[in-house]
Amino acid sequence: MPSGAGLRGRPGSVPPPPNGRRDAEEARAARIRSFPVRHVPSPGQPATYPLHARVVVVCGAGNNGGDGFVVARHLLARGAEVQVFLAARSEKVTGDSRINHDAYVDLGGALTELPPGASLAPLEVALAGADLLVDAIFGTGLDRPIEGHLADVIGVLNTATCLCIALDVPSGLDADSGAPLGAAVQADETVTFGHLKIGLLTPEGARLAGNVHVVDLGVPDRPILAQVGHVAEVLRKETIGSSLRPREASVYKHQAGNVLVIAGSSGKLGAALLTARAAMRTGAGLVTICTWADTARAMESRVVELMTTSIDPARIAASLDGALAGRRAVAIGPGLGLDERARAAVDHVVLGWDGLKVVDADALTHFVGRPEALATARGSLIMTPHSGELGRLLGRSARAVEEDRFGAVREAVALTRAIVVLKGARTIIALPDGRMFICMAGNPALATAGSGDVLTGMIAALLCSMDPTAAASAGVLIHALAGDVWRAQTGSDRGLLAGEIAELVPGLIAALAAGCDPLST
Ligand SMILES: NC(=O)C1=CN([C@@H]2O[C@H](COP(=O)(O)OP(=O)(O)OC[C@H]3O[C@@H](n4cnc5c(N)ncnc54)[C@H](O)[C@@H]3O)[C@@H](O)[C@H]2O)[C@H](O)CC1
Ligand SMILES: [K+]
Repeated sequence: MPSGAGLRGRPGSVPPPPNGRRDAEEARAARIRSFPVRHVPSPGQPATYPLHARVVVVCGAGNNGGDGFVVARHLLARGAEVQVFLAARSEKVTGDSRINHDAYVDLGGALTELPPGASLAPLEVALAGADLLVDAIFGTGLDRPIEGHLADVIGVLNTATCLCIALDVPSGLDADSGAPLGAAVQADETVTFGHLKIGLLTPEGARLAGNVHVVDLGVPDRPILAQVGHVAEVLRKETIGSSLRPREASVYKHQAGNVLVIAGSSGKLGAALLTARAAMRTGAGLVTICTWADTARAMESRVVELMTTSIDPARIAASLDGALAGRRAVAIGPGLGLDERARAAVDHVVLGWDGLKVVDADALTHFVGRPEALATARGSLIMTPHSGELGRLLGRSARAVEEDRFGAVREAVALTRAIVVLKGARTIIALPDGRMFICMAGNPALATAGSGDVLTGMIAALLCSMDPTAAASAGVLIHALAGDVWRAQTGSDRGLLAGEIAELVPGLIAALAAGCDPLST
């Protein structure tokens, strides 16, 4: 078997790779179009079609490389012209990877070793004539920055002009944090195994991965989820739709959910009204705004379907207990205020009431400096911070949260034992049992004042008919889809008013419950 060592050039003889970045989207689209696949098998159809393509597979010495040998063997068996380059010596390949290495070689597959110091010229020559490059150097086992020989190999891969498909994760991308560790492959497509790796979803990870396809390996969920912290499940319309049960014809308003919205203060009526109206639009049968007496009076002229009740500042606990009686779910925080009376109200409800609560905005801010107190709360908590609020709770900047959203949300769950919904582009829902969900829907139109208040009201209403995980998931996805529907209707990703998000909710619920895709109906 020709060995890369025989072609040893002067180390470093490979011209320094360009900045390792591929050109823009249109070049990627051209590469995808140019790949000579005769046809794509329909689901379930055995992919036995001939594949007359020139394929270069670059393998590492670990199991990601083992997957590369599997791909090489199958493509070879289907008539493709395959060359495998191993970025190590064969004796370094062990275990299952060795089995697949040997199976490929036994099938007569071309294998060139590229151990440290070997010239990369053969790889460059192969890539110059390739239709497809498969990146199988590193997957989830990457545990330190890539440098030296392997960085040079990746540099050469990034000069390829053919379609590049990464196995599991682009080599060089940290599957957990989504940060590139040293050199990283810029892929056009990534086929990830078993579960969506959260590192593929950060802005940098998404850029390096290109289009991501999750392939089920048929491996049971739990062991995988237990093994690695870097998996997240994408919120799916089908799953959410199945959780939106149709209503009984005989339902009456109390059965449809009784929500208390503890929110609003002087100058911040809108937050309370947006939250409460969103709860109504999401299907709650009765919604009451519980706020300060002066605020309740100011609201009188602005509420029709909503009821109001006021908190007596001299008897905060007693007046709240009266308002809480018989409620199915509570939303607390939007516009409530940051003064002592608000803090007393927040502590009494968030920590002391044993029902279902959505804790947002000012109610979260009252726990800055003492987030661990939330772990002592009675009942069930869903926190809905944006990155600034989460940063303040964790004692860091919003920027630091944005740089490691998954890490921050996992830390917040560990600290508070609550369900944490970290809002923003690609909202994350993290659960105390370790599971994480991510919402891939939504767009910048949702970055509008009051958008978070609406989400809070939606989740509170959904808590009246489903468990907290389902309510948080459904609220987040429906809220995001409202933004996408609005953008599809207007062609714009700006100008959406928070109240308009709530107006879209009933139609979205109906479409999802009927198993329809709201964006295609
Ligand atoms: N986990 C599963 O259930 C499955 C995983 N599959 C594939 O296996 C890889 C993960 O394989 P692993 O051997 O753990 O690691 P890698 O192949 O990603 O890396 C190989 C090896 O490299 C060493 N290493 C780490 N960082 C560096 C570095 N910067 N420089 C040099 N060497 C480095 C480290 O020792 C790694 O072990 C996964 O992605 C899947 O592709 C299967 O698909 C089946 C299910
Ligand atoms: K890879």
